[in-house]
Amino acid sequence: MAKQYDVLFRLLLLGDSGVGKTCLLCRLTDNEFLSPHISTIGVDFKMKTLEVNGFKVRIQIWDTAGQERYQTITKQYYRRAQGIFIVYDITSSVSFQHIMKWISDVDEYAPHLVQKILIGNKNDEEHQRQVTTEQGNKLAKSYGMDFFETSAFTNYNITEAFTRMTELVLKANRKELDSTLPSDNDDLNTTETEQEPEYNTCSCTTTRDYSQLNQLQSRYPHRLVVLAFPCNQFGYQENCRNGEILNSLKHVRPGGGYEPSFTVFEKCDVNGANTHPVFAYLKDKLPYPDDDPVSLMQDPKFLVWSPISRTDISWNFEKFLIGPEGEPFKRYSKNFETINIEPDIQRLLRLTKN
Ligand SMILES: Nc1nc2c(ncn2[C@@H]2O[C@H](COP(=O)(O)OP(=O)(O)OP(=O)(O)O)[C@@H](O)[C@H]2O)c(=O)[nH]1
Repeated sequence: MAKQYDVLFRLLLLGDSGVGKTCLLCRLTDNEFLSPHISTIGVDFKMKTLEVNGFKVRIQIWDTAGQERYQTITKQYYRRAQGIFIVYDITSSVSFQHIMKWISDVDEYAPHLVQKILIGNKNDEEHQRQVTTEQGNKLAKSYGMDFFETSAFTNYNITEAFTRMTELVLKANRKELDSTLPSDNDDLNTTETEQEPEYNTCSCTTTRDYSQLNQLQSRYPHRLVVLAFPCNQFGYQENCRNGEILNSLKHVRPGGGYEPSFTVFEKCDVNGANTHPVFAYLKDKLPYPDDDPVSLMQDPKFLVWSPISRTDISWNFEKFLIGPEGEPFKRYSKNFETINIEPDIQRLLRLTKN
């Protein structure tokens, strides 16, 4: 399978509500401008691939809600960001004054290597300007940041700002990348080594995942809800009738008297024309597993649904973790051991009160 990109980075947009973070993102990824202000709830993200310094860089850009009440949620995203845009609105001196507070939050919660760029958005609104370009430049310089004035309305300087950020993140992570990427002399677009497909979910994997789901549920009985959706679209492995599923778990696989300590729903489709709305929503929000964004099913005989989409679930035991406010947080491939989700669960739980 041809490589889609060489490296994936996570970027974050921060700033007061209404400065234009969502519009900047929509302009970059969809070349659209949204006129009415619909406040972001929690976080959302979009993806874009940029070619920078010969690297194909896939950027996952997280758009955070500027409103105060979401800040406990949005702060959890700082930690995983490699680059952060701090945005103000040139027609709002208040949003400019708040930049210092955003920067101090970044210094507190983001990783040490994080790259920062200051953005003064809405520069098409010259007649309403309250913050001069000079003031923006000066503030950015005092924090050692690059500075761009942009307009999501006229599409001014947006690709430039994101490209610059990608360059900075590449540079900051160069050492790490050099050890994982081919050398400059290698062709970065070479084909990946085909891996042997592992289509038979062997009984030991099934046993492992089921027992780890029980472990997780029992460790957090009041604060975690595990929901399982049986599906017969993967090698027709779930071919029991709904009424037989619990008995099959108990006596066949995993067997040995196994009883799930979590809710098991009726069977549903997770891919194709009859995709259950829960999975349509989750796949829209999290199009690829975080630990394996490129692998798709390699043997076409297992593609038994239609239409086929790049975001489809590829096999049993893909997992989705949903945050305390109902926001899809992370998607894990079938190869990601269920128990290893625990650190992410703990991270989310730390952010909420009982
Ligand atoms: N003139 C002009 N208006 C813009 C620009 N960018 C955004 N806007 C407008 O500003 C308003 C707020 O934009 P959003 O992108 O929703 O703001 P946000 O920062 O994401 O807001 P929250 O989600 O509440 O944090 C909308 O009415 C946009 O149309 C711009 O570059 N120029």
